[in-house]
Amino acid sequence: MSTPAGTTPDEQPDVIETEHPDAPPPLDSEVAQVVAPDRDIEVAVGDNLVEIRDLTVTFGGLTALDSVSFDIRRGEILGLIGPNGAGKTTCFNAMTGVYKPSAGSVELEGHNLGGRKQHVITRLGLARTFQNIRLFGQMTALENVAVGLDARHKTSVPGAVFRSPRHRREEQDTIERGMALLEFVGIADKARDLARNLPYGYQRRLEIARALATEPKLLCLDEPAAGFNPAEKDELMALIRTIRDDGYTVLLIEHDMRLVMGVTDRIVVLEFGKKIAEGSPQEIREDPKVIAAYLGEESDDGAA
Ligand SMILES: Nc1ncnc2c1ncn2[C@@H]1O[C@H](COP(=O)(O)OP(=O)(O)OP(=O)(O)O)[C@@H](O)[C@H]1O
Repeated sequence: MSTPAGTTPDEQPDVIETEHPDAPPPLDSEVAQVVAPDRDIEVAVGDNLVEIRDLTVTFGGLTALDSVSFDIRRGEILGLIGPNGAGKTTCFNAMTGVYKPSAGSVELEGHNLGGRKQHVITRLGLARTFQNIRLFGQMTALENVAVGLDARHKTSVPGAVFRSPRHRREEQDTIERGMALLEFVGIADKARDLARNLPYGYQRRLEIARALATEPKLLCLDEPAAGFNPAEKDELMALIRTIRDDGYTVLLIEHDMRLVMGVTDRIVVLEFGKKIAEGSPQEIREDPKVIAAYLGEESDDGAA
């Protein structure tokens, strides 16, 4: 399980070293400990990977996201929570190119993502899963992951048609890395099964593997535990921690408070499109504004 995503077990490059050669020196261990307490700190965690400033999205007369600002720090699991309709998915969609922000900016390592095409945003290092699973049902699990891996390949069309040595190398690389990713998320035994025949929990894990295949700097998970039983939620928490510990940064929208409080390093809370709180799980749990925001929901789904 500890194999870095996208590598074979006997070829374990230092992922962070490779991806961020200009990363600043590590923070002092006390700060880093707060950002990622379970992580084996050997790289610069804690500096801002994403900076969201005054992000605003309007639909006709409705302001779904109202001048929201927060940072996502490298190496952390950041929870984005809030009652139904608070603007969480809208925020995700504005970050990932589904919606064009009406105002404000989202910067990933200095690149403004606002208004860019989704595939460009993926290439810049942001990958996501969806509330409603979106897999290619007629393709095998391995083929679904290969779709994400293929985005990184460089063979020309003639090279692919005539099966050039580079193309064959890339095909082999796809199979090895795809299998490593399926193993990483715990479903390697289902590699040859059609995605639509997989149990629900496996489909969710496959979505995560496919997102990881693009080698994202930020992985955004939109309610990954939806429809899970408590045991499956525990397994998912362990997987999200493993992903973080392997050097990824994670943004997590999730309704289940036990999961959110149990897995995140920090939390941002939205209500009616505005940010009402930001802090550690402990701070958020005790914040009167957050408690008040969730009181109305308690009778609906027990989220508070
Ligand atoms: N495409 C859209 N067109 C019009 N209104 C929208 C659209 N998407 C979202 N909204 C509205 O924007 C507000 C925020 O919705 P959003 O889905 O972002 O909230 P959420 O916090 O993700 O809610 P939930 O927890 O229920 O998924 C809601 O009032 C919603 O009805």
